[in-house]
Parts: sequence; structure tokens; C-alpha cells
Amino acid sequence: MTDSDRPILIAPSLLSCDFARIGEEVARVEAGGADWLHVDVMDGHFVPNLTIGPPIVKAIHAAARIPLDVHLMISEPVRYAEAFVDAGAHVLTFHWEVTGAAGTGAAIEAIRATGVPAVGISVNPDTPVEPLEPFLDSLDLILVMSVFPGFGGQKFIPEVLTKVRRLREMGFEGLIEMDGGVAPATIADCAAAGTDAFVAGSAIFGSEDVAATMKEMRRLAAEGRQTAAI
Ligand SMILES: O=C(CO)[C@H](O)[C@H](O)COP(=O)(O)O
Ligand SMILES: [Fe+2]
Repeated sequence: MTDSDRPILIAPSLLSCDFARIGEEVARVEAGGADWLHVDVMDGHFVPNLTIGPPIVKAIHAAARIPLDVHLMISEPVRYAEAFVDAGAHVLTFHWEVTGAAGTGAAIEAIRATGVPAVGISVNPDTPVEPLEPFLDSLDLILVMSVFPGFGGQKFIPEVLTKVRRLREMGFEGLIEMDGGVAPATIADCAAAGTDAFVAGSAIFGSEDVAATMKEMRRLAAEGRQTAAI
């Protein structure tokens, strides 16, 4: 895939939305041009925070028209994968820190067996990407965390950009997603490094006009990618 063929996917993280009005929040970002809805699942064990489970994901899916990008920050992703896929996950991403070199192949296989359209793996900011090499051909997406998982509204860690470049050098052709502190000020660098999918919670839901913010982020991502290609 050449740079010009690569998508620019804007994925608002519902972690920063008004949960009391979640259906309206979904409609608001869809109308504003979102490509995916990013859903953060936390278990209070892998990360020190608790969010939502399959019933709420099902409710979001019922309200949504665009794909659900489900980010599992949980210690037992395989145990719960089917429940999240039944609830409507389109992309299901688990963490390398949970499965490691010994368990990742089996986890990918088990999650693939659920019939989910896309299987992803995520790496924390301090996790290298080289150990992912044996699994690159069996992954649809790699989510590079640009904050330590657990909370929205944290500051972008720019050092992770080298891992996006490294994954492209290693020949990964699938989607690369960045999550954490992605905003108008940081998105161009993410795109220039080789990112396709951009998760943003506080930058989108914290803005006055979600449509204008997403449009501006898309423009800056395209510009960043083009600058990198010159
Ligand atoms: O996975 C996450 C946190 O663990 C969230 O997706 C992420 O933090 C998005 O929020 P923000 O854009 O505000 O950083
Ligand atoms: Fe996330």
C-alpha cells in the first residue's frame, strides 16, 4: 500500500463523552464525520480504572452506524472476546503486555475464531515493537499507546513515534493506530510517522465544535503525511 492509498481514520474515544447521553454523543460525532467509535474497556486489574462491559457496548452498537473499535485493557481478553464480538465489536484489540511472546499467537487465533472483522494488538508506551515480528502477518491492526493506558486527558508521549516508523520498516502493512493525547497539535507527527487511525477523546469531546475539530484533525493528518512523503 502506498502512502496515498492509506486511510485516515478518525476515532473519537467515547471515554470522554457524556455517558448519560451516549446515544446523542454517538450521533453527534457520526454527523461530524467520525470513521470509527473507539470504546475503552477497562477491568480495574490490567489498568487502575473501570469502565464498561458487553451490555453497554451492545447499547452503543445499537445506536451506532459506524464501526466500533473496541480497545480491551483487560487481563483476560480471550475469555471475554466472544461477548464483545456478539455485542458488536468490529475491531477487537488486546494488549501485548497481557499475552506476551508465549500467549499472543493463541490469543490472535482465539479472537479471530470469534469471526470479528479485525484483530488488533496494543503496546504500552514503554513496550518495544520488535517482539511483535512473528505476529505481523496475522494482525489487522497495531495500536501504539501514546499514553499509559487507564485514563483519558493525558499528555502525548512523542517518543512512541519511532515505534510507528519501526513497524513500517519491519514491513507491517496493516493499520497502525495511535491512542492517547492525540489532538490537533500532535496528529500531523503521528500521520507523518505512518499512523492510519487516530483515537482522540478529550480533544474531540472537549472541543466546542466536534465536527470542526475532526475536520481540522483530518486536514492536519493529511498534511503531515504529505510532508513526510516529500
Ligand atoms: O485508551 C485510552 C486510555 O487508556 C483512551 O482511548 C485514550 O486515553 C483517549 O483519550 P485522550 O484522547 O483524552 O487521551
Ligand atoms: Fe483507547
